[in-house]
Formats: sequence, C-alpha cells, structure tokens
Amino acid sequence: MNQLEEIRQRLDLCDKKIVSVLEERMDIIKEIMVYKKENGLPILQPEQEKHQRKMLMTHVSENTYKNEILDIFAYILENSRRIQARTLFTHNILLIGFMGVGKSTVSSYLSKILASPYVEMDQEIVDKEGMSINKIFEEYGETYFRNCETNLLIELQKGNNQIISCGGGVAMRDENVAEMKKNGKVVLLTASPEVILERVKDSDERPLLRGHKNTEYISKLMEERRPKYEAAADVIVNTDHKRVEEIAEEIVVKLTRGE
Ligand SMILES: Nc1ncnc2c1ncn2[C@@H]1O[C@H](COP(=O)(O)OP(=O)(O)O)[C@@H](O)[C@H]1O
Ligand SMILES: O=C(O)C1=C[C@@H](OP(=O)(O)O)[C@@H](O)[C@H](O)C1
Ligand SMILES: [Mg+2]
Repeated sequence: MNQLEEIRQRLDLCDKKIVSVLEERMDIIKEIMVYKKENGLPILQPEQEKHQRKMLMTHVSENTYKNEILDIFAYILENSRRIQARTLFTHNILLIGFMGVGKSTVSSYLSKILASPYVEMDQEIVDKEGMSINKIFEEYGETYFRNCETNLLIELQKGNNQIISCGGGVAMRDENVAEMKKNGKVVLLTASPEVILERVKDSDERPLLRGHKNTEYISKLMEERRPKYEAAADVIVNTDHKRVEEIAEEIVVKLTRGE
C-alpha cells in the first residue's frame, strides 16, 4: 500500500467514526423526547438550545477549524430539530382561527423550531394569482378567493410534516375541513375581540375588516364563525396575552397528548 492510500484509509475510518457518533447523537435526541413526554416536561425549550450553543462555543474556542466546525454544527442542530419533529408528528399541522389570532406568526415560529416546511396559504395564493388578497377580492370576488383556498388545500395534501397557516375563512367550508383531516391535525387559535382589534388595527391587508375595525363587528363575525371553527378543531389554544413561544409550546403539548 502506498502512502496516499494509507492516508485515505485513515480518512475513511474517520468518516465511519463520525457516522457512528452522529447516530448516537440522534438516538439521544429521541431519548430526550421520550423522557420529556413521559415526565410531562416542556418539549420545545428554546432556552436549552441557547445553552447547548454556549457549550459548543467553549468546545471550539481554541480550535483551528472553529468556523468550519460551527458551520457543520448548524446542520447537525437543524437535523436534530427535524428528528425531534418527526418523533412528535408525522402528519401536517394546520392552524385555523379568526383573523389576527396569530396563525401566521405562530406557524412561522413553529416551522423554525421544528425545522419543518412552513406554508402560508394567503401568501401562496397571492404568489399564484400575482395580486394581493385585496385585489383578488376586488377583481374576482370572494367566491373566487375561497375556491383558490380549496384548490390549494387539496394540493397541500401531497406533503407531510408541514406547518400550514390557513386563512381565517378556510375552516368555513366543510369540504376544506375534510381535506385538512385527511393528513393533518387542526389547531384552533382563539383570542378576545379586544386583543384581535389591537393586533389588526394597523393593517389594511384584510378585505373583510376594511371599514369594520371595531370590537362589535369583530365579535359578531367571530360568533357567526365559532361553531365551524370549533367543529374543525382537534385542539384549541387561547392566545390572549401569551407570547408566541408559550403558544407554540401549548400547541405541541396538546397535540402530543392528543387532547
Ligand atoms: N401572541 C401574540 N402576541 C402579540 N402579538 C401577536 C401575537 N401573535 C400575533 N401577533 C401580532 O398580531 C398581528 C396578527 O398576527 P397574524 O399572525 O398575522 O395573525 P393571523 O395570521 O391569525 O391573521 C401581527 O402583527 C402579529 O405580529
Ligand atoms: O377570515 C377571513 O375570511 C380571511 C382571513 C385572512 O387571513 P388571516 O386570518 O391570516 O388574516 C385572509 O385569508 C383573507 O383576508 C380572508
Ligand atoms: Mg395570517
């Protein structure tokens, strides 16, 4: 064997060790998930990830390859989140509820923390149609927009592990709810009319609230929609005066307990 071959063999041995240690690390992630579930501990714990990063920085502080190693660890941590998510869920998670309850905000956060694809239905429709929701309502009318939602929902059934933020009206059609249930769990977010008003008052992107930014109108429409929302929900989480992190944790806990 020449010298180069010998060096390459050492490299191969090194790869083997990395594979083995990565496998061990991923098994530990699963073990942690099982332990948390069994002992009713918080599941997401973003502060623990901060601690982990700190520890990692101390491990590499003197290392010649510090930047390269940190780059690799970004992928390792991303994949750990993915394993964590797969341990918890194999289906889609769909967030429904009235305008301003925080569906888009919470979905985006959940997708980051679970390293899962995020689908914003409103945005998908805007991109596909090449115009804003206000413009779609003005040019083609509400029914056209609702049909776009139904078609998109059918399309989304092809994917798994997606965090899907539904527009506030999606759960009003029974056929949409049937589509959601095929491959997903439905999370209903709620909030009081006062909190909703506070959250939506500065935005002009919701055609149904144009000229109706008051609690009386919000309250009335919310009551009209409530039975459909509640019938569609697998779990319900109230968002009043809660931080996004708290809401996300509550969703994950309720979904894993199957409440
Ligand atoms: N838990 C929360 N606390 C405070 N503000 C929030 C919370 N959730 C969402 N918001 C804010 O409320 C507004 C509406 O949220 P958004 O996610 O767009 O709601 P939805 O998609 O349900 O209409 C946004 O400005 C967002 O930043
Ligand atoms: O409740 C509704 O009928 C709607 C809610 C909006 O989404 P958000 O709930 O994300 O604001 C958007 O789909 C459209 O303006 C109609
Ligand atoms: Mg939204």
